[in-house]
Amino acid sequence: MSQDLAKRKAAEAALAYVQAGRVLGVGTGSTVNIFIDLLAESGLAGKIKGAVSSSNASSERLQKIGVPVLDLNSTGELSIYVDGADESNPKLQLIKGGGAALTREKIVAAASEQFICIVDRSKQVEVLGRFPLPVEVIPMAQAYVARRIEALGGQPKLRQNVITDNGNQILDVHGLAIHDAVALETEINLITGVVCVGLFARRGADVLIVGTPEGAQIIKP
Ligand SMILES: O=C[C@H](O)[C@H](O)[C@H](O)COP(=O)(O)O
Repeated sequence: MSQDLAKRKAAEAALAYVQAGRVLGVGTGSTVNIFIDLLAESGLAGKIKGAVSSSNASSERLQKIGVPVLDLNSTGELSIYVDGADESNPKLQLIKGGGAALTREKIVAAASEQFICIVDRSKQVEVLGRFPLPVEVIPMAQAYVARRIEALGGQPKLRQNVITDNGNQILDVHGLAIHDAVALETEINLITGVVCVGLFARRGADVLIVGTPEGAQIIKP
């Protein structure tokens, strides 16, 4: 399928940023799964010191290819973090969390010098919000947070049958056209009971790699 090929082209281009002997930040999702497979195929898996992962699923996949999964508390700052996204705008601000890993993703991104984001063209938008914005919430606060988000103009829907790796729930917020992503990120983060919002606006991607079936385009803010 051409979307899978586009994801592969983006993931392949990200290999150029991986440094031997260093600890790599690794995100979550179908595009990152291809990137992890390519780490094995390229031999880089055996050359890096290890990885800090943003989800149990990615940790398992990394361990299967022999990459030691390390605790972020023991590694210090990471040089690069490779992850996908659900949407990117021209400022390289992102919506993430379609795979429910947003909180750990934000932590690993924050602790990394460079966030390399790998996407196919379908993720590029002018205005964020077509993809429902994920918000991780403490379960007992879910209804309260939903009311506060409705007051901001969004339509939150509880993601069914999903518990995050942190034991929390996800509200997917529909109906937003996010023109000021930094302001909305701050506003939602301030609602009591919110663990994390999947808007990566203050800290977006440092490099966006957009894969197409023909190759990859590197975009910087
Ligand atoms: O929680 C999941 C992550 O934010 C993913 O990076 C995002 O959902 C993109 O995933 P995919 O590469 O499968 O489209």
